[in-house]
Amino acid sequence: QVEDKQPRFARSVVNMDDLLHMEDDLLSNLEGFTEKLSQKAKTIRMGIQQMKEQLEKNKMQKSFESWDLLRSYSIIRHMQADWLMWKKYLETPVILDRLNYNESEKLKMPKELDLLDAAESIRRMQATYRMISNDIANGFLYGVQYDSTLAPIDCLAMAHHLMNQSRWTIAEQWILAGIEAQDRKGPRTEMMLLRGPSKSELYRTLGKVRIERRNAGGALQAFRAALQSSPHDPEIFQEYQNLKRRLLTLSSSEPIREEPVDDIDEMELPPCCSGCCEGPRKLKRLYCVYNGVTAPFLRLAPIKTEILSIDPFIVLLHDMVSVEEGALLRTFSKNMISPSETAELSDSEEKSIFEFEVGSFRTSKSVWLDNDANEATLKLTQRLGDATGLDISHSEPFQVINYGIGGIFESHFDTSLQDENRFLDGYMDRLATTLFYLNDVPQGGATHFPGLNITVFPKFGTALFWYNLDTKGLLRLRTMHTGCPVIVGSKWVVSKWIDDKGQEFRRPCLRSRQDSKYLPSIEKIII
Ligand SMILES: O=C(O)CCC(=O)C(=O)O
Ligand SMILES: [Fe+2]
Repeated sequence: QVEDKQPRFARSVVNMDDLLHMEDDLLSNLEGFTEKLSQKAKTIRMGIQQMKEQLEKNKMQKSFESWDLLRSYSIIRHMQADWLMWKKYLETPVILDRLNYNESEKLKMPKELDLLDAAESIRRMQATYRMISNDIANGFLYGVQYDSTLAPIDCLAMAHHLMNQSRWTIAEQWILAGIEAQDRKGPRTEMMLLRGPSKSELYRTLGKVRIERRNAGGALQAFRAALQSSPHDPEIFQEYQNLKRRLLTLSSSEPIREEPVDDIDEMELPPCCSGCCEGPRKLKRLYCVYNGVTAPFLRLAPIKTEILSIDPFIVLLHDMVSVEEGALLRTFSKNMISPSETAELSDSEEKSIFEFEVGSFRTSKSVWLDNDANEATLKLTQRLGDATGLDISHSEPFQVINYGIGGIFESHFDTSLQDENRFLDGYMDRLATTLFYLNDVPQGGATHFPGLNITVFPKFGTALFWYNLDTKGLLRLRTMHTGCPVIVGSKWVVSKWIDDKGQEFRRPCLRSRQDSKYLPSIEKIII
């Protein structure tokens, strides 16, 4: 519950400005602190100077016999009182105004949970696009070189995150990337020395991971390297000795602890998010039509419609959002957006009850907007009704969604009912889904249908529309889809789910798909 109230910085880009402002603020505060420190050092230096001069003067006196009373009095007074004063002055700390954050500021800082979110995002992105840790650390992301890199400390933090999940293989890759990053970075700055990691810390962690991987020789080698850079560290020495002793008893047949499978193996994140997979794609050719038939207005302004699949029916509707509408939707939502929740079916004997929670299934931020929330939602409602021939008054509100870097929506169906309950009274489900893309994503972030091998990369103003239910009103399993990890930039989407109830005359059940040309709704564009 407490976690739900957190800003969850890694789950969107909308709070990144807040972080930068906070950092700015903290730095000015720290700067103020260093000024006070220098002022204090200056005062001390001046004191030293004066006392030295006085000392020299006193030393110049030929003999103590000739000292006058005043001189000896002032020396005694000085040494009795002034040094007490100095002691007090030196012991009084220079106060740093706000680094002992007060409670409200503490709430605003990223938490361990945020770091965990960010590390999980990288892990999933890496697994989905099969990236190598060292490439990521070097800013080489899926074939494109960027000018940002990860520091050794960032790599080590990734490794620790993976070690906590017993993902030893990939953890080792990250430690090696950290070692390489450290070798690459010329002379070490004070800052690096202060926060680490030291070379020995990196090698020691490498040793530990290699033990878990039952790579005894590799582990010994790593500990030796750790000892070489910190020869006097008793802990490392002890660990090295323990390992040597253990090697005598460690048989190679000792089972390796199993590592958790990657999400991609379970299709939570399919391996074809890159859009480069070979696979069964029924519609090889591109079909484009000008839809001028689902609303009278379209005779004047037909909608460019690209058919991606006929069964299930999936189309791309072009030029559905103007630049002004896109900007309005984004700015309107920015301040209201909060971590997205997904409905989890809770076990109740009586009835299925959905509970909403922020999980790792969907890492984005979102907000619901009614059809009449603003000029843009009004226009989109009208245009979507025209483009699909469906009755948009029977639909859920719009949902504006922003995915940050690494943001995902694991493979899922948008529907919630079992097929046997579809036609019961009082039950309703999502007949169709529309995703309006509000920006081009520089890399990654596709909407992918694993069962169809269709990958749609976000393009500003385009809307992806599909029917979840077929013309008999049953769920099409191949409408399962995924929001793939964003590699670079962020992804803005507006979704609109259209109800099955209320469309009975627009999209009635059909005996055969051939009859779809008689439908008043969008499937009639199939010739
Ligand atoms: O963001 C995407 O590409 C998918 C979004 C989605 O599946 C949904 O909102 O239901
Ligand atoms: Fe979905």
